[in-house]
Amino acid sequence: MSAASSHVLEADGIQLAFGERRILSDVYLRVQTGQVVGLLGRNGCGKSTLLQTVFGGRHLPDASVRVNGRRVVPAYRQPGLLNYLPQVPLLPERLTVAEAARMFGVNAQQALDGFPDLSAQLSRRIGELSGGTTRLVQVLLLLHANTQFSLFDEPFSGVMPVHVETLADLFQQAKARKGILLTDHRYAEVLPLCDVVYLLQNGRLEQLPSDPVPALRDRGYLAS
Ligand SMILES: Nc1ncnc2c1ncn2[C@@H]1O[C@H](COP(=O)(O)OP(=O)(O)OP(=O)(O)O)[C@@H](O)[C@H]1O
Repeated sequence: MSAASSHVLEADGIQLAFGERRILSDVYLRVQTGQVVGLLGRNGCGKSTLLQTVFGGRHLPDASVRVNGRRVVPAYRQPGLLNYLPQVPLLPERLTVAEAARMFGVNAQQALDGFPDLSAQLSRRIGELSGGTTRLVQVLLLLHANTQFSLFDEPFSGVMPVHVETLADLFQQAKARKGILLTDHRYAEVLPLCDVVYLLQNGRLEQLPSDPVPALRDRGYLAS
């Protein structure tokens, strides 16, 4: 990707509290095309909320989300800008895998290449697939869709190890086309993938050093 075609997604000003409990308070997040950015944090710290807010599905009054410095709220309304995999199922159960691929403007054979067991299931309905297979199909379609950015909330959840490895390779390859923001507790798979790692803790987003493991231990995300 040339420097001229690179894009920067930024978010800040995001404030959220439930009663006395502050979930997000001091957040600056930056993802550039050509990067995989990892977002880690303990259960319930606000990672999903942050992704929903960047995507624009959750409206928080002071949130600023910008692409190349221009405000884009809600971001999902900008054609071709970004897509987002939530933790909950995304695809309508009645669609076949091939129809779901068409919905995202994706060549299904190409997207499922490298997963022979999936390629054989193009005519099956999403509702007939196993949970892990559904998750994998969703991730592959979003990854191959023609957007500048993709946001993934637990893309590896339920996916069997051999496919997680292939998927991790595909994330790396997809960097040539887009910027990726992902959160997943499978840190052993996530960390080697990432160009930048953020830790969300006590409402604050901290960018970690290039070897993030000591900081992750210090902050209690990993056992010391
Ligand atoms: N309607 C609500 N009322 C009160 N608290 C809420 C509400 N919705 C979400 N929360 C709290 O907001 C926090 C952030 O939730 P979120 O799902 O963003 O966390 P997360 O970091 O993605 O967690 P996990 O790693 O478990 O997926 C959680 O502690 C949750 O309990």
